[in-house]
Amino acid sequence: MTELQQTTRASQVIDLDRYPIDRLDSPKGRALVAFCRASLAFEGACQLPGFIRPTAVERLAAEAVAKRDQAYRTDAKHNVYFEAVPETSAPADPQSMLQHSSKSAIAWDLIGPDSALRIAYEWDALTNFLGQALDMAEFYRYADPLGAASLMIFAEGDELGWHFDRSPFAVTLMLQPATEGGAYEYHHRLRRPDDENKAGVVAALQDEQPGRITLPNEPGTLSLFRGQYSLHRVTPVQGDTTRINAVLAYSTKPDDKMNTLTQELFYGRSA
Ligand SMILES: O=C(O)CCC(=O)C(=O)O
Ligand SMILES: [Fe+2]
Repeated sequence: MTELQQTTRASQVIDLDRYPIDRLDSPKGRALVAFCRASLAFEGACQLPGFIRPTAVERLAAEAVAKRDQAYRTDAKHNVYFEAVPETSAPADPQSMLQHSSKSAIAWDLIGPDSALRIAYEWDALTNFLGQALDMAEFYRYADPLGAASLMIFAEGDELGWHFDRSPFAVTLMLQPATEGGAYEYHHRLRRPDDENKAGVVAALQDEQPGRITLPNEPGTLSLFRGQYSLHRVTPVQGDTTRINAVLAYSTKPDDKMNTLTQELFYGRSA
């Protein structure tokens, strides 16, 4: 496929008039990258509403629903660090304060050849834009056959408990918000590289920490987060409408993959 054909195909998925990610050297393209960087510096998150066109959003939500029986469900307890829980520790130590996370994931190798998710993720212009927006010198698509880009389904009661990400950034596309719950909440820079701020973490877990931010959940929004130092969660979904989003994974290394154990953990198989 020629570059022009790729751009034409991508423009049916991504609103390139509003977000000219294929023309980053134009005045509007430069302003877009500057806006993302400023937004990430200001509050650790950047949201681009209307990034995915409404018809593509609808088709992607329908794809997730159609493939729901192939999704891998995880339901686990963990602490905010995703580290082993010590056998003995003070009760108010965040290491021993267990969080609950459950969701269903549709792996990358189940995403259709003409899926809007595949068209967007495999388009070099999107990768290049995200690398610039996140200000990464090295930025590559994930070569993992399962985890490169996935569709996530949160049914009633599903949630992501409070956690710090292990990777420095996350990229998601909201496809279908829940009618109630399923909100992304966070505390910007609750810890720092040189200060774990355990007191602040405990206060947040006990709903006593000021400065909690809730992000809008508009379908079609592209979100960039820096979740390594910002404690965050997705609140439990309430009601029959499932929360559906896509998670796009990247690496600072080319051809990077999960190990077999991690694939098994998130997708119930290896590939
Ligand atoms: O689903 C979301 O909006 C956030 C996902 C997240 O925090 C994660 O995957 O670590
Ligand atoms: Fe996260």
